[in-house]
Amino acid sequence: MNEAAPRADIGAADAEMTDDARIAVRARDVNVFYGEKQALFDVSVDIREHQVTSLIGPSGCGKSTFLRCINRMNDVIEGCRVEGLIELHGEDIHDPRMDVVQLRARVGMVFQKPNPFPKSIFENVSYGPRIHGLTSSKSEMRDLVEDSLRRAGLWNEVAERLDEPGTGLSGGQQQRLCIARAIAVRPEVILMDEPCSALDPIATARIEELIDDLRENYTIVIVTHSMQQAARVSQRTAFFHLGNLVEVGPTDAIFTAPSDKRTEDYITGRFG
Ligand SMILES: Nc1ncnc2c1ncn2[C@@H]1O[C@H](COP(=O)(O)OP(=O)(O)OP(=O)(O)O)[C@@H](O)[C@H]1O
Repeated sequence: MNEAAPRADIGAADAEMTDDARIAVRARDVNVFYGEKQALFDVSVDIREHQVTSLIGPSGCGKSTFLRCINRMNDVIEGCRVEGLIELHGEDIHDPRMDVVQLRARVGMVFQKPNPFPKSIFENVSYGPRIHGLTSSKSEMRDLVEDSLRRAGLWNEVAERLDEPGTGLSGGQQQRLCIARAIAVRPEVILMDEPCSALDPIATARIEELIDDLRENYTIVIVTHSMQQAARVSQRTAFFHLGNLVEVGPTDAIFTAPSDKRTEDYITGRFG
């Protein structure tokens, strides 16, 4: 499906598109290949600012591959080739002038398994701002670390132990630390690849609440295997199948009145 196509092709689910909805990420005709094998086919989608967009679909349909296109993480996979246009707030991310290190600060990523550095809690958060030169004094850095940990809903739990290793935190706390680390470099977009799959239900609920809070300041794209989670956290949902983006629209419309039979089969549990 193609969001650049006439509205009739977009489907009823996307008919509420307003002219003033700002687009954070615009993808057009994105094709991705791993060697000879094509993993994504002509994916076109607009990711709206300050909304949470869920990517759902059966295993192997290309959700993570698409997510990695947005901050060019596929560049680091040998044999992976990405074609098509991806813009971040109107800038072509494949433009030769685009600094990839800068791009990955603007488009942060949180992975399935929390992956704090083997360093202190403080250093986990301060590392990014330090290498990007975002602060000019120790006290500014302390403020930035505190602000990032507050935004990630972790400050109260770690304020007294900033020098302790990040790896000593619980899984859910580690994941919030990774979110604080992403936030610290002032991203525009945060990509989350199944961020709760290694967490228990309480830690999961915490992260889901956090995702909702973060939406005020950031645009979030999340890959999830859980349709319940997509329904809880996202305003928009994109359904992928066999490397195609089948449809995208408001989450409630995708789950209650999908326009494509494949989406309906998936959400009713007929496959996947
Ligand atoms: N590094 C890689 N090398 C070769 N093929 C890959 C690589 N990563 C993904 N693929 C293939 O690309 C296709 C899409 O995979 P991808 O991981 O994007 O799907 P997914 O929808 O995120 O799956 P899952 O839900 O299982 O995580 C699959 O056929 C997969 O085998």
